[in-house]
Amino acid sequence: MFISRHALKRLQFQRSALSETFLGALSLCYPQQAAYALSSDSLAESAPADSLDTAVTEHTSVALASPTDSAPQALCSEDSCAAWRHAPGIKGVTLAGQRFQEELRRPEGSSRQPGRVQCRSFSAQALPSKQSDEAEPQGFVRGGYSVEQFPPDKVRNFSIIAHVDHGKSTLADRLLEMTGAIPRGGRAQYLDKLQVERERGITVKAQTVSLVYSHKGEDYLVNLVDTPGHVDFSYEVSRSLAACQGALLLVDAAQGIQAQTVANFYLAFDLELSIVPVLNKIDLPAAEPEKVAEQVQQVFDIPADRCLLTSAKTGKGLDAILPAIIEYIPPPKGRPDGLLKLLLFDAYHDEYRGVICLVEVIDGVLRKGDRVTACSTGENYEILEVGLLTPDPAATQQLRTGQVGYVITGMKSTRAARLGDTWHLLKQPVEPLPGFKPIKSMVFAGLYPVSNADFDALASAVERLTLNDASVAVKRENSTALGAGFRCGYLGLLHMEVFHQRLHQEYGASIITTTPTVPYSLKHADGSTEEIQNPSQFPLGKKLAGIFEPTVEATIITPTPHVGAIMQLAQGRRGEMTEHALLGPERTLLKYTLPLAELGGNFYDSLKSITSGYASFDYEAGQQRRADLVRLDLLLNGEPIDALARVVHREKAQKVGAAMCAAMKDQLSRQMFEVVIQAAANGKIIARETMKAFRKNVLAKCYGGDVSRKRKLLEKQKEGKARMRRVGSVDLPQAVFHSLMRT
Ligand SMILES: Nc1nc2c(ncn2[C@@H]2O[C@H](COP(=O)(O)OP(=O)(O)OP(=O)(O)O)[C@@H](O)[C@H]2O)c(=O)[nH]1
Repeated sequence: MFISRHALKRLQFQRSALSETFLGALSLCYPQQAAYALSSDSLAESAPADSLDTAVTEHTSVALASPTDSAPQALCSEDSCAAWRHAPGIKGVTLAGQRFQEELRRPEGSSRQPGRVQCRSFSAQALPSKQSDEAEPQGFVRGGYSVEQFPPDKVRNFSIIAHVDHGKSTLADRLLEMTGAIPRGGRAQYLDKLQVERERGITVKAQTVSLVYSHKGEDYLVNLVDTPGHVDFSYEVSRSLAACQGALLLVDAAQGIQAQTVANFYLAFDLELSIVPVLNKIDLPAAEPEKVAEQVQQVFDIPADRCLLTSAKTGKGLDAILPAIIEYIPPPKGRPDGLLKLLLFDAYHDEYRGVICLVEVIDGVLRKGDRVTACSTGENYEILEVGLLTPDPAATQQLRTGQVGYVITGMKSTRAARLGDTWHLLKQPVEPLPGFKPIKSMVFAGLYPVSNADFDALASAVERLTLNDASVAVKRENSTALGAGFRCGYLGLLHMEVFHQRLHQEYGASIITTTPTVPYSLKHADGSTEEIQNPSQFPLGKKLAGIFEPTVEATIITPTPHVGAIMQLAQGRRGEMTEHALLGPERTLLKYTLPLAELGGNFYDSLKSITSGYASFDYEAGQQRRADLVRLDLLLNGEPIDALARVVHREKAQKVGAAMCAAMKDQLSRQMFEVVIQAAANGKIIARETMKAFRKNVLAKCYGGDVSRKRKLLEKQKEGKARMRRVGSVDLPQAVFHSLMRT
């Protein structure tokens, strides 16, 4: 087959632009590589007919390729890039679009004569012919590939795991660029799509992308999952790892092993994944790769010489990563001829396409049009679309054993997608996979609209956002002070903040949130137990057989000189040390059992400040522990504000109560009557502040005259009042809730 007529026409049309200047520019970019261009004179006889057949589309304004043996690259315009990206033999696509298009725009006559350059095949192999009658014009198949070309031994599924900020997303960018999935030099942290991720520079949601990589003349379908680093999102990590056979364990070569490096290593280790250690950021002056490699050997028992050394920033050492993935990470083990068995490991909601489920085909083949059953719910679904994320969705007709991709089923809500579930073909049951641990909310907080009139808008925003973040537990609740709202359960404080920020940014919601609390377990005198998620449910004046609070098993890794200060901090937070180990001569690992409630407030900030930012911290849920706790209420003129109630340790009640009274006094504008602010522990007053009466006369500055101006000022005051919350006779501004949350 020859190049399409349409493409030919375009190439002829553009031939005058293929100037020497352009080729000169190209050879400047790639001095070691010979550049070959298609010029109309040589096109017919020397166009690499077979190899261009599928790769060239009508968008093609591509002019040249550089066929060196080591890393053939295609240079192309933006339009055609996607088409070239997956052409076999092309190990990288360089988006030279900018420069290329500039050259094309050069006015006639201003450039030198077109160069006569012979066209050569840039591909060592011919494009594979399509092996089924599927005919998707786009995405994965457009690159000339079909999923059928990748039996399990040509598939690799891996995750990138690391401590926060060690460079996962940057490394993922580089791998995507190297395999042509995204253009070079594009947006940084390509897979971090949410605004909140970009603003905070953190990954919140794991992202999956399928790449094609040629190794020793063979094409592999490589599926990469970029995972979040922060402890609150470790559920995302463990879930993503379930769809992988290996992991790149990334360690910052300047910072060394940190708490989440350890935690994430064990998540991968427990799942028996093959681990490829990578020491990143070797370009930093403070990098000490040899030392960190020794740490890796000491802590994880991985030989130091197995560590790859890279800089995701400069590109150094990156060439070794994909070959290591192919060689060290085993292919998926499923049975291609077995009954269909799918692992559902993630799901998100797309505004236009509904729920998109991410799956790994464990056994068998999933085809478009199949009817499947979800083991946990017994619900049946029809597979309306199936495909790979490349990173944009590219529909295929099927997904085969070991492949990771997406399916669309017409499912209405992500809540119906039970993550960890097994799916099978209708009436062809299989043994279900073990599934994931259920998500457990670690902290709860009230969520209210600033104005009662906005409740419906907030309800709709919460509903839509939880479609994409099903790990938030939501329940309706009413507060005397704040009216109708919700009690939400989150995986941690950062998760809570991210949810609030997304509500505001993505849905424009104005909210008031209450102090976060952990779930307490009450044991009643009759032996029954009750979990409370709201301190105002804490019974007053009732004898309890016991109060239990959740704890965490915390890991802290710190430079050894800071150990004393950390021990003091942990003791002040009711922590009990469970392990103290040296990690080499300079660093120490400490393990503590800490009450989860004590991680609120400023624990993390205190840890950072006493160690000048050098300590890292991670935790996992621990056991419930008996504790001497009291309910602390804040009262205004004798009336408790339910939204500000909290549960604290008896020994701390006095200090916290006094701080809350002082903060309230600070925030409250003076009223026209005296206001008494009190804190009460289990109903007994323990702290008090008094605010003298004051009358704010908004008309004071309005000398004489105009009635309409006076009215305007009064209107404004009224508006301001609408934004306040009335408790008894006192108006509370929104800021009170925010500042007391931090006390
Ligand atoms: N000097 C240097 N900086 C790097 C390198 N790799 C990443 N960075 C920088 O390190 C910072 C964190 O990189 P990210 O890729 O966002 O790290 P991450 O691990 O994905 O972060 P989380 O998703 O929040 O866990 C960014 O400012 C990067 O530009 C590197 O090799 N060298």
